[in-house]
Amino acid sequence: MTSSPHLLADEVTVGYGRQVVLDGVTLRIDRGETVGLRGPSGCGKSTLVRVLALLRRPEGGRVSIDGTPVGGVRYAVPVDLRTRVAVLFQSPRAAADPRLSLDDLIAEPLRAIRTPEPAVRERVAELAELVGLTPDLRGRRPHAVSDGQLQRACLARALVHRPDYLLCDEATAMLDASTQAHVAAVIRDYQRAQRAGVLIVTHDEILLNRWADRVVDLVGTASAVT
Ligand SMILES: Nc1ncnc2c1ncn2[C@@H]1O[C@H](COP(=O)(O)OP(=O)(O)OP(=O)(O)O)[C@@H](O)[C@H]1O
Repeated sequence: MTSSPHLLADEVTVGYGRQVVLDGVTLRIDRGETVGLRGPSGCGKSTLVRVLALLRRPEGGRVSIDGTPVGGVRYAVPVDLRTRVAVLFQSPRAAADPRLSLDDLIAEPLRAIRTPEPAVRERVAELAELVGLTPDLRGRRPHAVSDGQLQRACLARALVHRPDYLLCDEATAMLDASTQAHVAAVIRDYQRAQRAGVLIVTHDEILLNRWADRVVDLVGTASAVT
């Protein structure tokens, strides 16, 4: 293994109750590359994403970022480390706080680390423009926008800390073709600019062929992918 910067799930094991979902799975995402992850429904792709996103602690194995082992999950991880990884889920409605305006959704991770308000407003405006959210949409709450508009806000939120690794779990699956193309273009441009590592989880073979530098298969319990 080379020493280029990478996000690594190393021999990760995860179970829910007595069901082992991931059994010694290894997945590495290098900075600057797009890795596609596919596999049958229920094989554990989203579970692996949650482990890599530092949202779920594996029962076995470890996650490291550029060689630094990550001990805990969520807010137990030092802010400098946890903000290096961001995730975009399939359903923006499940991910977004319905009480917040789109602007506040995007701003919330910055406010959580006490970013000065002028800098928050500047970054939110920059990202809203990047993802194509017009000023009239930015003040609305999730119930008053479409799924595509809400997913644009979730993408802006995911990019707010300029992550080195972006994990996309079926993130464009429920979008219409033009929103899907725009979201994909924003992610690709961001990846080039930041030299980010991107993970694309999808059942869409066309998307994988177009987008991924390499594709790995997760076939279920006891599988190992690299
Ligand atoms: N919170 C949970 N509690 C119990 N079981 C869970 C939980 N989350 C996932 N599972 C189970 O773990 C297995 C893997 O789920 P996961 O969502 O990771 O699969 P997936 O490959 O992403 O599936 P899909 O392609 O359908 O999204 C499934 O059998 C699922 O029912």
